[in-house]
Amino acid sequence: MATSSSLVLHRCWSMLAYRGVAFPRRSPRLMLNFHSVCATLAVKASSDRCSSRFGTRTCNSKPNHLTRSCSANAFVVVEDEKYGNKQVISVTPSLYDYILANVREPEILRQLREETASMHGSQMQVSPDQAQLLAMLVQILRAERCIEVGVYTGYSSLAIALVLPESGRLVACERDAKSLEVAKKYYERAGVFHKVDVKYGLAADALKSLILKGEACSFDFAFVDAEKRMNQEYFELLLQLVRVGGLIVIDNVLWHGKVADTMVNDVKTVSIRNFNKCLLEDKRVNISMVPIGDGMTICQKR
Ligand SMILES: C[S@@+](CC[C@H](N)C(=O)[O-])C[C@H]1O[C@@H](n2cnc3c(N)ncnc32)[C@H](O)[C@@H]1O
Repeated sequence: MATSSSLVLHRCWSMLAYRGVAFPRRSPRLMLNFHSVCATLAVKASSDRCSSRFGTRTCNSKPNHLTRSCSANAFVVVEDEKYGNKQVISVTPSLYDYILANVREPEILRQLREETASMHGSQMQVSPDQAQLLAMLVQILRAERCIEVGVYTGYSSLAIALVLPESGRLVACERDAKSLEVAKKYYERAGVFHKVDVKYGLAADALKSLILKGEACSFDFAFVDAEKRMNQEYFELLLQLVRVGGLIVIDNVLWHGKVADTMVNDVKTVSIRNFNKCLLEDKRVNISMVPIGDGMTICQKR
């Protein structure tokens, strides 16, 4: 109950912020009165037409003391006793703009992102802040051998290939030829094609074939971003391929927040929720679920 009430709170607050309702800075006292404030704001949300979706909200309609000129500082105050008054940040559109403005995105990745934006499925691409984190993990590990499951047009794989040493190798698995063509074009343009071993076809087959070729325990890093219902199978295969201390990073573990909504029980959501539970209980790995992009879990093989 505690978790679901704070999630409702989070969602309600974020939704109102997204819809252009301006908020005062939240204090614990304000949050105690959240339900009455929320009701007030809900009325505002349905009746106001606000001039800007991002940044400071200035509403066109008659201002009141709650909505006059407040930035959308959205925080979640979770249950005091359970979480020790911890304020957990909620990413509003303006805050996300700020995060992106603080990402060092290489020019070639920016070009690829822009080209992909007009393509079918562009929302599948990892965000620049996620790609930066993946690249940093690869660098921290001093990884030489990496695997990606689910390349699409190559944004995350290019981010990884760019930071690999010249001797490094990235096995890039993708079943869609059309998007793979874009990825290859950018590997070429970025001068990293020699580091990428493209496996066109079903990812599970490519991973099994690496194991059969005796490449078990030889990879430092793997990123999983393909068919979500296959996550458990990819994970088991990658656990064989990655060395002790190596990382397996799984994308979309929060699935647009649906994993935490008990009312949502479609096949994909249930499968991701079950997989998250399995990871939590899996003693073969250390884990950290990171709320970046659509949520990524970083697993380290013990
Ligand atoms: C979410 S997208 C990957 C996005 C990519 N990581 C990026 O940042 O641009 C998922 C990709 O996985 C591919 N895919 C899905 N199932 C697959 C499978 N069984 N084998 C290989 N690729 C698969 C899809 O064709 C799609 O291009």
